[in-house]
Amino acid sequence: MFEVLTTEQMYEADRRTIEAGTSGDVLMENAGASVVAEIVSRWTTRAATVLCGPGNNGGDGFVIARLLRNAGWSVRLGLLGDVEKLTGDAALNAGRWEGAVERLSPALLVGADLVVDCLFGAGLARPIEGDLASLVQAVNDSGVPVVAVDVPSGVDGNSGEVRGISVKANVTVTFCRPKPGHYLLPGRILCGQVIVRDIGIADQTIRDIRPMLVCNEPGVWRAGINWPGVDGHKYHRGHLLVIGGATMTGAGRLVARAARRAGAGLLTVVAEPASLSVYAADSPGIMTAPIATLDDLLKDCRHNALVIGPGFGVGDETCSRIITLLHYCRCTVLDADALTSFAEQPSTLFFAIQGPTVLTPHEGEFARLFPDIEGDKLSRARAAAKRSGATVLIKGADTVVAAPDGRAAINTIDAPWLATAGSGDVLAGIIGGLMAQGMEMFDAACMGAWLHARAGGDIGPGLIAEDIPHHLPVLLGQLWRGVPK
Ligand SMILES: NC(=O)C1=CN([C@@H]2O[C@H](COP(=O)(O)OP(=O)(O)OC[C@H]3O[C@@H](n4cnc5c(N)ncnc54)[C@H](OP(=O)(O)O)[C@@H]3O)[C@@H](O)[C@H]2O)[C@@H](O)CC1
Ligand SMILES: Nc1ncnc2c1ncn2[C@@H]1O[C@H](COP(=O)(O)OP(=O)(O)O)[C@@H](O)[C@H]1O
Ligand SMILES: [K+]
Repeated sequence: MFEVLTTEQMYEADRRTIEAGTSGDVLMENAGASVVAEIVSRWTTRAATVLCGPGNNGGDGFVIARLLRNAGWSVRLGLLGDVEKLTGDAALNAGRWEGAVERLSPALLVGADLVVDCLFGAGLARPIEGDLASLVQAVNDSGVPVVAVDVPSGVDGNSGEVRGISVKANVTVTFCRPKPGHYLLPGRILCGQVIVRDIGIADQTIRDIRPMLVCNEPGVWRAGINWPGVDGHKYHRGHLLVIGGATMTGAGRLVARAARRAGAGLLTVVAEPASLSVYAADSPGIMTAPIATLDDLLKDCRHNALVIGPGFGVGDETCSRIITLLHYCRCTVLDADALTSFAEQPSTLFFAIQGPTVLTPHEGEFARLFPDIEGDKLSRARAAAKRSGATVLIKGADTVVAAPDGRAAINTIDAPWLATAGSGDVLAGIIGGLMAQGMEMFDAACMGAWLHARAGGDIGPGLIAEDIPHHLPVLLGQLWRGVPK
């Protein structure tokens, strides 16, 4: 149940289900009933206004209005357009609604204790403008709680972008599987709490559609974790090289701590001789080596993974160092300065990427490396992965991971506490530590992003970057014991 469906895939799932014998009427009834179940589990009987659009999202609204009224609620319903123009299941349910059908206007909000937003769902085709935009603004200004059906009207289900204006919901009830717009900003915030309800579409139908996008949850990558065997030794868990900066040593130290906590068997910080004592003093469990020996270290295939970038410094020297490193095709994480250094010559970097490589840009670094790639975060991550041949993780509240083969995952955990200096260095270290243990690059990037976000959520207010590695044993222990699913 980790799949995320595009709106086109959702229509396809509906179509296949109807073709297999479940009528659209039943699906719409189930959809409406599931929204009502969520409403009555949160609010006692009161006055609701249901705002209906001209398509099937509006059709859901007619079901919801009827079921709420049957449950004793006082319900007003407003419709965009003429009831005679409704078609299909929406028309059928309009016929079953025994109350008045009012014209859409802000007057519908007077006396309402709850607004149910059924204006547009998957079928949003253009920006919301004019009187309709004023109505949406009035809903948002009213202070009345809003339950959005499928998506808040105005949010594009595929991209999370707002077309014109959007309803801001407290709760969004969607059907079968979530859509990208529920997790990508700004849709993620406009949805409020996202609830996904089954409406009778079989899991096999979804598998047959083969969605390439998932919520970043343990079930996605759990099977790819290489737990140490009873008879294992440290070399079975990989030897990670962290290429540390000469002066900004804090970043490299955070990478090293995180990678060791993530399970790397051995870890060597490779840096200028003058800074090695700083790295060595940070943790007795790390090793250090002068950067002049890096080539020799890489000739030993036991040094199987690398992290470079955090605190390393931007410039041509960094570029040539990285091009040389990539030649060895080790598992590699490129972050921060390693990405910015290639702003003038990104194709040189992409050409050099041959082995398993993860790029972890924040939005600024992404724009430097992929200045011509535009659009929503998911599409950009996919395009960047395809172009670079690397797994691309774009950081932020809606972190997305994309593999060159088109697989992608979106983080669903809210963890604003992670917005603190050094937290990105920790993420690079976790991913490097997981890759050192032989985890496949996409799985490692996803697991790293999940551990990072989960740690952020668990630690909460007061979090500093150093706390994240410290919390990893708790989370890894839970995963090892099989929870959470
Ligand atoms: N069996 C199923 O399929 C199930 C589907 N279900 C539900 O159906 C929903 C999808 O329904 P849908 O395809 O009818 O699209 P919907 O979101 O109602 O909008 C289309 C209408 O809006 C109009 N319109 C668009 N943008 C506009 C704008 N900016 N400003 C003004 N008008 C605009 C557009 O007009 P047009 O572009 O044709 O002029 C068209 O009339 C889905 O989200 C879920 O809730 C559930 O019941 C489960 C079973
Ligand atoms: N609002 C937020 N919600 C969740 N995670 C966030 C938020 N803001 C930032 N982060 C996370 O914090 C980390 C910051 O990384 P980065 O920008 O590279 O900072 P630094 O270079 O200081 O380590 C990223 O993993 C990012 O996803
Ligand atoms: K809606």
